Amino acid sequence: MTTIIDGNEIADRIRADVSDCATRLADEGVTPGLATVLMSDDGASETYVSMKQRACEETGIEGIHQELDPDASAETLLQRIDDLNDDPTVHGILVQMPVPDHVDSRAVLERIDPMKDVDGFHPENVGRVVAGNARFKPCTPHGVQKLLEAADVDTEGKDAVVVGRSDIVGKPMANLLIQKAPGGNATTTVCHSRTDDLAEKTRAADIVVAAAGVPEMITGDMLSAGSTVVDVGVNRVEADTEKGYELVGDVEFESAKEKADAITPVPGGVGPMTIAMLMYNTVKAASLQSGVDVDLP
Ligand SMILES: Nc1nc2c(c(=O)[nH]1)N[C@@H](CN(C=O)c1ccc(C(=O)N[C@@H](CCC(=O)O)C(=O)O)cc1)CN2
Repeated sequence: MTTIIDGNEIADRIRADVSDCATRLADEGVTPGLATVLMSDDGASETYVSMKQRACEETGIEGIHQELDPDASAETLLQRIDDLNDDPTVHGILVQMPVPDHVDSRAVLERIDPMKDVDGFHPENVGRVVAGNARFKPCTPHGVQKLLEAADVDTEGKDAVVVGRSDIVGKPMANLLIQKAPGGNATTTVCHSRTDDLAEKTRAADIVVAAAGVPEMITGDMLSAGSTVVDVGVNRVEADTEKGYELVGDVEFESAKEKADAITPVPGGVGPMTIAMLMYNTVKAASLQSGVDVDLP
């Protein structure tokens, strides 16, 4: 029987623990604060930011949401980040990605105070993950680690294939999987758009993490029997539904579940974990900045 890994349930448990930690901080006079900044009119980005703000409310985090006109200058965004860096009630800052083309995303990420960088995208925090001394693990890959742990999938000594090399998921995911630490110790291959014979690589894997942003590109015949499949893709594809689209992952679920021992669905798999780990990082940021230890799980 294939296990369908329920991301909503695992994320709820993590959020309950994080909420307890937020309460402990509040008892010490520290209310964790998260600022989300949206400079886009993309529907999916708007959805994600409002999900993040709703999660703040439910977790005991003070959410501050700021929107900038997508045509505003890059300098306007950088100035906004400076203001949030200087605001002591804001412990975490998140600029929703992607930003418009005329804005240099690297400059944006480098402008965020590394102590408030709850996405874990600042080069200092990326470097710390690579060095095995993470301050903030990026939310999606950290969520994948937590999913695997909750589903009793041991990564140690396993062959893992990460499909996709994005800064948000693919690269940090591979970095976490190779760490000499729990949730790591996997022999890890990163595949991407120039990989020759992708199916040969995925078929040799015990764990496949699909994060290429291409709808249903991983099919059952590309997997080995008994593997674990983690689908990071959340793609909106046109469909005859009320919203005009449906969500599909990077994995063709029906054929993949015939082969896999365990698989995450879309929606309800990795997505909710991304939000839960953002709450986790925000509480961690508030704890680090205030010096109040809350013993996050
Ligand atoms: N600054 C950041 N920008 C982006 C990140 C990020 O981690 N930080 N990741 C992605 C998108 N993302 C978070 O922002 C994200 C994507 C999907 C979900 C999610 O819960 N999806 C649900 C379905 C939601 C829907 O109805 O559309 C699911 O999979 O069940 C959460 C967060 C890019 N940008």
